[in-house]
Amino acid sequence: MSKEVGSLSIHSENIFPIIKKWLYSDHDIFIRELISNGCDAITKLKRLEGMGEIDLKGEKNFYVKVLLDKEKKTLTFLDNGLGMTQEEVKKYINQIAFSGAEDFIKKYKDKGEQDQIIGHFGLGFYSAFMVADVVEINTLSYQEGAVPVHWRCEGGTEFEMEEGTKSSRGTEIVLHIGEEGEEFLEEYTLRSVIEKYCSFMPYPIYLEDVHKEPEKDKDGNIIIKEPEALNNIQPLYLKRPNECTDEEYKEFYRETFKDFKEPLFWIHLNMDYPFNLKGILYFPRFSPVDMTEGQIKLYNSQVFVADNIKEVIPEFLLLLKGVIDCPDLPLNVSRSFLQNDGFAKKVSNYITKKVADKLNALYKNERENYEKYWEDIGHFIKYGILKDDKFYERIKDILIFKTTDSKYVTLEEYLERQKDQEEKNVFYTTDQTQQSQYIQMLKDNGIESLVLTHPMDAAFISFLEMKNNHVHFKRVDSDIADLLKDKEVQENKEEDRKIRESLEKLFKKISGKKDLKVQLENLKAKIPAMVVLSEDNRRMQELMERYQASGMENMSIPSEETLVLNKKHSLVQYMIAHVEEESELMNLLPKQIYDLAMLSHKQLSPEEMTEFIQRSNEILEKMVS
Ligand SMILES: Nc1ncnc2c1ncn2[C@@H]1O[C@H](COP(=O)(O)OP(=O)(O)OP(=O)(O)O)[C@@H](O)[C@H]1O
Repeated sequence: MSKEVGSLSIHSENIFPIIKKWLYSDHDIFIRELISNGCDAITKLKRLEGMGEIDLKGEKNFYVKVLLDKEKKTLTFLDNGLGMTQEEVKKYINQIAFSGAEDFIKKYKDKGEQDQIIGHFGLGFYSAFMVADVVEINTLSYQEGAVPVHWRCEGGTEFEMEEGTKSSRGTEIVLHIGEEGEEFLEEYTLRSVIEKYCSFMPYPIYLEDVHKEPEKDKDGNIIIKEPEALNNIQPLYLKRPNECTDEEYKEFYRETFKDFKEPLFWIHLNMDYPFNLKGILYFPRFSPVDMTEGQIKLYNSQVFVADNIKEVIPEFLLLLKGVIDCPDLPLNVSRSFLQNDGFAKKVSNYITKKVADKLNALYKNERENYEKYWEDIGHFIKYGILKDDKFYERIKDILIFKTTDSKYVTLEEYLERQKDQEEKNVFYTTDQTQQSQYIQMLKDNGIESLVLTHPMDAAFISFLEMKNNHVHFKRVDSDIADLLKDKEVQENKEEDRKIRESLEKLFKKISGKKDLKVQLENLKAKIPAMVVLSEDNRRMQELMERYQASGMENMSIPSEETLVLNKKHSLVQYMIAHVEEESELMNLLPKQIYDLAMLSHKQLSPEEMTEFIQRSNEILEKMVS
């Protein structure tokens, strides 16, 4: 066979249904496409005036109107932009995927700015057929002596075009809504879709129900109302940060997110080079009742693209609320495309850097406020650290931890006292009430504990240990006996060994735990006993519990529990003296000591608690009798 070279041909009858059905995943997008075509038409007209090609004679009232006619089942998109000549309809509408916007930009590229024009692919208009059986265009170009054009298409590959009747400049697209689009004949639905996609578009957008009875006053006179635009044509993020007041930022937040709790603070993003990006990111107040996710709305030249696009906005920032407008991103955002897109990654890195910069500035210049915000932003920062190593590197020095005295310290500040030691211990509590005894004992020894009660803290601690391998986090009830030892008391190792063995036998029997270890120490604390755990073993157990909760098979790990008895305490001394004895007191005392030690360590089971209360009453009765 001889070699052949040629161009591929497209069979329009087959490709058209594909465009209609699968071009966009959401049907409501036709509203965005037609309104943004209207806005583009106005922008182009103004641009032509700016370039001295036409004179609009001071005309200022530009708009896009959406007219709803339920009786005729039509939706009309009307604009007073530049309109189209017959030639232009032929070129831009009849040729699918030929964009007049691209053509316009190319034609005038040396004469002015290129941004602001939204259209790109030359496909958006055809999204009308996702909901309409028939689409008509009535248009009149701005050009001198232009003839109005009427165009009609029934959704196949045939169209009709003739001279029209439109007498004012601009374009009217009439959609005869079919069965698939009936929901869009409801004013409420239309309004919410326009608000979703078009709330920051650059020209006023009006919605009118042509059959709506006008409002009348009590004398039956029609109340004339100024039509109200559904959009904000000058969203705050477009202004320069130094021109915005705090009140304006708060109001923009309330209006955009319908959240009436004030945000904590915000970051105004404003970048022109190497890419164009504007936006505002708000740090919302954290409410444990209202755990709703944040919301980051992505726009392209003031046209809404989608919420929470993970490829552009780092996942951990999705806990924030904000608006980001990036005209350089393609409007038809396909996520799989963005995933591998270097540009999307650059945008994402820039946003992460800006957030880290803001947090660093707050820490340096307003530490008091930063500490105040920590309750609200701490979980977000921890999540960010776990998700993004670069973010960790940027903010590792400004991570703060709440102490049991409600103060805040950095890891460096906490470890300051241990600076000469090779191994550094960070004590923390996961439950300030339950673990209060341990916290107090450490405090009596001059050791402060950090409060780490969030479910995410387990992972956070492990992460910090991995990054700082000389630092070890230890829960307050971990093996702390060494720290609390009274080193001044002389020890008799051999004698202690024997006593310890007999006490261990006794407590193993009482607790029913054959793995229980007993340690005999001279403690500085005024308690008879405490239970301590191996930190690693406890973490392992908790990990297994989490695995099991997520449906994995049972892999229980035996607990490494140690009962530390304080040799200096009179009750322990009594037990030591009577350990071999079978008396009423020796039946009650060790059990009570064991339960009390357990009680300040964790909750007793219902049976253990019942037994403990009964025994306590018995002891009290004995004291009285
Ligand atoms: N309301 C309008 N007024 C004037 N020209 C219009 C209007 N609507 C569409 N056009 C012309 O038809 C062209 C094709 O429109 P279409 O919506 O299909 O594509 P686009 O806007 O260029 O790109 P995209 O597919 O990204 O929306 C436009 O570029 C424009 O030249």
